[in-house]
Amino acid sequence: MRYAQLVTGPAGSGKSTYCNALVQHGFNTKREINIVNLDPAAEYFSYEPFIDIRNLIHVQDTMEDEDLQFGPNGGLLYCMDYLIKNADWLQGQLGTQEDDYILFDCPGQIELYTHLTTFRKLIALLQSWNFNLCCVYLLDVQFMTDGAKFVSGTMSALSVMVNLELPHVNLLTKMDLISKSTKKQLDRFLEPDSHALLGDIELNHSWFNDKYKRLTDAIGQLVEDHSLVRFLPLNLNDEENLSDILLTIDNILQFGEDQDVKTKDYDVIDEEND
Ligand SMILES: Nc1nc2c(ncn2[C@@H]2O[C@H](COP(=O)(O)OP(=O)(O)OP(=O)(O)O)[C@@H](O)[C@H]2O)c(=O)[nH]1
Ligand SMILES: [Mg+2]
Repeated sequence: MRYAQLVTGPAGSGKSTYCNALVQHGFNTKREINIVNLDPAAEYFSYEPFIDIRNLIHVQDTMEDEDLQFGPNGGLLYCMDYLIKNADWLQGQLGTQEDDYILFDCPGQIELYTHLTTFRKLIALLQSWNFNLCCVYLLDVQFMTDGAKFVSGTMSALSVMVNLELPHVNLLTKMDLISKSTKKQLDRFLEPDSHALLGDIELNHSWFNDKYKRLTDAIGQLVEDHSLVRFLPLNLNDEENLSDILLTIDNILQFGEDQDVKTKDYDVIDEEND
């Protein structure tokens, strides 16, 4: 088995920064984690990608090509389809190393995750190459700081979950940028089974016209009643926080469980021999 996180989220939500931080954390804890850059428009990296889609195709190629003449967004979608059509390239680059742990640093065009099929195809390919996958969806906490925004961010996470059908973890990034009082308010939203979210919409958004308010209430209630979406705060300056998040994702990926199973087998044999 091999293991991978698909690091997704809107433009600028902190995907590449998170990937880099995990690799550094891996370095500190003697654990090898590699990054695959899947963003054909990336220009600058704070990390050295293990594999880089830009060696296959660069978004600039699709914009300058006389026949294609794409703009940046159409060009990106073309590049992702090109990657799927040339999956052999990616398969060759990934090799067949057992127990590899990979972060796929994905592009920030949200439509790739919410309704297009390109990523579903990529996921099916990776699974056929023996990857256990987890989707990690990053959202900038600054867009989650009041009830209405929180519901909207929650819906975006939900639509990615429904479209990709993968085990899923939501992370709130840039926690260091919000004030203490905002953080307090956020804590109320993050607490399971609290009705803070609904209360907040009631109090602060009386200007909402009735119909929208009822809709937002209903969505908030649905998400809360069914525990559909949870967010974990990500704090890059806190090694313990990174370690907790990595452990949560490892458990979802069943990373390390094979080793446990092997040890358990030995235990059973030992007991039988006793
Ligand atoms: N203060 C702070 N800044 C952050 C954090 N994470 C990311 N940033 C900054 O936010 C900006 C965008 O971060 P990236 O990691 O490039 O975001 P991305 O999701 O990879 O962006 P795209 O690939 O363009 O979609 C950069 O200037 C980062 O330095 C964080 O936790 N705290
Ligand atoms: Mg990036």
